[in-house]
Amino acid sequence: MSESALPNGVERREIDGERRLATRGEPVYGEPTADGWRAWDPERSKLGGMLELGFETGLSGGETVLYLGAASGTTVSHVADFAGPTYAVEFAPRPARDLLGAAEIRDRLFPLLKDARKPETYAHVVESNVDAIVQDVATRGQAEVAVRNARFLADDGRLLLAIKARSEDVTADPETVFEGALDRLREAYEILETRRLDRFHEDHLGVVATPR
Ligand SMILES: C[S@@+](CC[C@H](N)C(=O)[O-])C[C@H]1O[C@@H](n2cnc3c(N)ncnc32)[C@H](O)[C@@H]1O
Repeated sequence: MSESALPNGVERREIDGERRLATRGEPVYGEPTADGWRAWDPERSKLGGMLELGFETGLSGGETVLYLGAASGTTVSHVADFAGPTYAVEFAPRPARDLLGAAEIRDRLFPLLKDARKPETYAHVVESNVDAIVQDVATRGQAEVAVRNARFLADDGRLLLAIKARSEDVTADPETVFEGALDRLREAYEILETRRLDRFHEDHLGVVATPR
């Protein structure tokens, strides 16, 4: 992929003898570092995989982000390294404990122990017109979660979504699952780009979309 597709604050750096995607910040999950840069492993991050595959994410650095499905903070910590205010929604208390640790050393990362299916429970905290929603919830109803949260996104904002086929239906053909999810998404979004993430994440679809 071309360097120009990477947001400001995300670079390819020589770390442990390899050119690796990296952001500048304190390490969070034992990732290798060099000269203040921390490796961003696309095999551990859907968004990292999307950047590695050259998706047109629309991210340029410094934007306001709503991140749904933050888990223990692996990906969202990288996002908060290069973005502006980053709201991180996670509903499971255990990973959220680690997320709090990642947020302690990042003043632009705001963890929210909330259910992403109920955006009304955090609408009073998250500012409106965010530039990007990044979503990786890996549970049934992934498109529905994205549709419900579209209310936060600016008219020209971007949804950067990973859909895990097996979370919707373990037995169905992934392509059929993806088509169904995209149909639901189209009720609120225009789909700009889709590509399988299989090089890094089996049976996942990466989606870039913008509000309709
Ligand atoms: C695949 S993991 C996310 C990994 C993370 N995005 C990363 O790359 O660092 C999915 C996470 O979404 C969370 N999740 C699933 N459904 C959710 C919901 N409705 N609201 C908030 N979090 C949810 C799960 O608890 C889990 O931690």
